[in-house]
Amino acid sequence: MSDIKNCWVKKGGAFTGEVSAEMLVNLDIPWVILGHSERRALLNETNEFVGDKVAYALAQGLKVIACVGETLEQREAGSTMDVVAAQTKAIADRVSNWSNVVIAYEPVWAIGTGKVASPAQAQEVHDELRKWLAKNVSADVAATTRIIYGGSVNGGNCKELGGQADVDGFLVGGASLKPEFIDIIKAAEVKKSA
Ligand SMILES: O=C(CO)COP(=O)(O)O
Repeated sequence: MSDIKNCWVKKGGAFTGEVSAEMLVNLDIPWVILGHSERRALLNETNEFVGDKVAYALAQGLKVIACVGETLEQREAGSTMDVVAAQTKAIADRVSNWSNVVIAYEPVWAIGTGKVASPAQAQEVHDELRKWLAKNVSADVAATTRIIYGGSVNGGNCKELGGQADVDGFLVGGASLKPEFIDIIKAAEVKKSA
């Protein structure tokens, strides 16, 4: 196994049912996904709590895919960038070394719905996120941090999405269980080898 979808915010202990970062390290699982929209929405994980989790997991030596993204309501209200900036800021406030962080932009309305963001919509947010990092963290972190896209990525839409300047890869759910996953991996690797 190469990743898991959550881990606890601090040292393992009497938190029955939670998976600690230490457990993942012991099991040689290198990656953890934190801040997935389902955990934010269903388990009331706040931006600050997610930021704490990211910092703790990194401190234990894990690599983190940190998810950010707006709901449909927030997009329609024009607050997409405010939402993802606030989510990213809570991480930036707690993390000084970004070398083991990947940001996953996952519009909530695109996750598991079949309604993928258009390449232009994805590129716009990725570009804004990179600018946010340049302004609020550093030019180096902005240039080197991978910003990947997630939400209804499939074999048919991966090429165009992956061709966007600031889309550095994908976080794939449903399609990762299908043969088309090979095409998605190939589309994500084009830039790596370029
Ligand atoms: O975030 C995701 C899975 O947790 C993305 O899922 P889908 O690719 O199925 O939309």
